[in-house]
Amino acid sequence: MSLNNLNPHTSLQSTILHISHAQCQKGGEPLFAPINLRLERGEMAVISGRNGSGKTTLLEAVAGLGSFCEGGMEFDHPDSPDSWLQHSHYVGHFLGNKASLTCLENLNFAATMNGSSSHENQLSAALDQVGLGGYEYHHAGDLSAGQKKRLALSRLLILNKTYWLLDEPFVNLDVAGCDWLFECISHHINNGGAALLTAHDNKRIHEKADHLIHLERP
Ligand SMILES: Nc1ncnc2c1ncn2[C@@H]1O[C@H](COP(=O)(O)OP(=O)(O)OP(=O)(O)O)[C@@H](O)[C@H]1O
Repeated sequence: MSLNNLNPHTSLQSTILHISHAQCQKGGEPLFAPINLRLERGEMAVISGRNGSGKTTLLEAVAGLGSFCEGGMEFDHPDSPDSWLQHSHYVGHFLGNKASLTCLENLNFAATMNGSSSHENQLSAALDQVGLGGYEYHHAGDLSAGQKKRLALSRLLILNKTYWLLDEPFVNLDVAGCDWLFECISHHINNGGAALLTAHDNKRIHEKADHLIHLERP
């Protein structure tokens, strides 16, 4: 898969995500000891921890799909401090693909919901980049698990968001897919993007990370 620059960052404004003394809970009990993170453009943070330690719960809270029981987060943007949701995109275990829509329709839907205009050739190029060239008119529900993951990840290429929030993004990808995704995230970081992701036992992504957050029992 080739890597074109489909995600240019035209704004060079500095933005910072601050997570301070943050904890999340399930069943009334905190899942992990308080965590702190200062993540800015050009950086990657990796969250690790045993199964059930709260990685997904934490990422959902950061994505605005859950909440913190203690502490919290702030988005420091020079112009629009309330714009976190405009500057971030989350790809979680539930991939957000619409099974009855084709791959192209899925991407067009995502672009439309985002308020961006994308031409079909841009959407096709994104599908091509993630290895779904030739699957433009296939229904998402008919894709394999790895292809569904690739379709979800292709949204990152068209939505032009600075902060990528990725829950186990390498899961279900084959070797070539993992290589592509590693290069894609590296490219994003090197071009002024930022990423917060969870990853089990992924040596090169841990080595690439600027911040490692290991969730410990409280
Ligand atoms: N509705 C719920 N009520 C009570 N506990 C819950 C609920 N939902 C999830 N949990 C628990 O919260 C904990 C954290 O789950 P979470 O999915 O965040 O962990 P994780 O670190 O992402 O795990 P994994 O590595 O297996 O993906 C788990 O122990 C889970 O059983």
